[in-house]
Amino acid sequence: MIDTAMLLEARNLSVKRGGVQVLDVPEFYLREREVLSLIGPNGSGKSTLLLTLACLLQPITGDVLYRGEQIVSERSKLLYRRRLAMVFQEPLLFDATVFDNVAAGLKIRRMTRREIDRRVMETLELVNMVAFAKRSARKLSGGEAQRVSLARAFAIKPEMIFLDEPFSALDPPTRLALTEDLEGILRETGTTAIVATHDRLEALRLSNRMAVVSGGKIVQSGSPVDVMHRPANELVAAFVGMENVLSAEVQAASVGMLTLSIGKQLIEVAGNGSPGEMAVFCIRPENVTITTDNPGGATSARNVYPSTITRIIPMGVYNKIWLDCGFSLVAYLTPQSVGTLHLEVGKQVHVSFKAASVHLIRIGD
Ligand SMILES: Nc1ncnc2c1ncn2[C@@H]1O[C@H](COP(=O)(O)OP(=O)(O)OP(=O)(O)O)[C@@H](O)[C@H]1O
Repeated sequence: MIDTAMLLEARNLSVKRGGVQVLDVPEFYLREREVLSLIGPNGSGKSTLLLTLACLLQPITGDVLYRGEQIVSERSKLLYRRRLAMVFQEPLLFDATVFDNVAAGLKIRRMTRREIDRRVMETLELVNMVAFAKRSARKLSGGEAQRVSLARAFAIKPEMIFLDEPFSALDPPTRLALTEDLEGILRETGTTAIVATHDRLEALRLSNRMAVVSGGKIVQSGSPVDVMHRPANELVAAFVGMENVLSAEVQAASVGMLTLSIGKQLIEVAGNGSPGEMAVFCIRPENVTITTDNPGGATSARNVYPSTITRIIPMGVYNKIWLDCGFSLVAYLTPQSVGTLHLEVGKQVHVSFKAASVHLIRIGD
């Protein structure tokens, strides 16, 4: 966890758009040098939260505080916005050279010509666009234009940068290259940032805290690893790629361990509960191991099941494999592993996973 000074806080934010309440955030905070990702499905309220935090959208109730000071007057809003840069999905460049686009924010700040020249070239270097300085911004590819947008944002040395789906219009390789470069720039400059994205891998790559937005609320906030592996509910689980979400009944409980029954199978998990209670649990597909022989004593995994492969779908870098273990389970394996193990539909295999890799979402309903 980052333990730096508090930069941005919001309380009791409630926002209506088109007469409908679309945001309800009782508490929000962002610490200095933190990179927070907002993830969530379309229409969940990520952009609305960013616009409200940028004081570009007026909430019906609630306050935004910057370094402990409430931003209320028009003057305080103006000063606040000057410290903030925003990048949107559309680069929004004007019809001028790349240099002039990056220089625009500096001219407003009345920097000298020499300072502007130095700052623009320095920033273009940061985004690998020095060679494009004299080119027309209107003739750039989508990826190049978004690099210029990033340069324009970073050129003013903002105290905070808000990025709203910055790379979602780009093709996958360009998107990956820009995500990697942005991660380097954020690290190098130490800029505090909020990135709204649908892409959990982008969020994982860029941020040190993740907030999941759903139905206008922040439903979970924590380290990316925590959110990915310990989702708070079924919706978050589905959104972070937790493909196996199952219901079972507690059969037995001992200190910190539960035995759950699902169909005729028993599953050992870490957790507390009482016999007869229902539990909803999940396992990430990458934590499911497939072997052709019974691993027996060769594995420390507590849960081992003879299973049948029911479906295999190639997904590029991995194959998605559906298994019938007495209950249905999905596993990810590399194409190489699928080849080495001669896996095919109908093949009998053994599936195993550790008690510690099972996450209980709910118990007791
Ligand atoms: N200008 C607007 N007028 C009325 N309603 C709006 C407006 N903009 C957004 N909304 C509504 O507010 C809700 C939240 O939208 P918002 O754009 O904040 O979500 P989002 O999570 O950023 O979605 P996306 O990922 O698709 O950009 C949605 O129900 C949307 O229809």
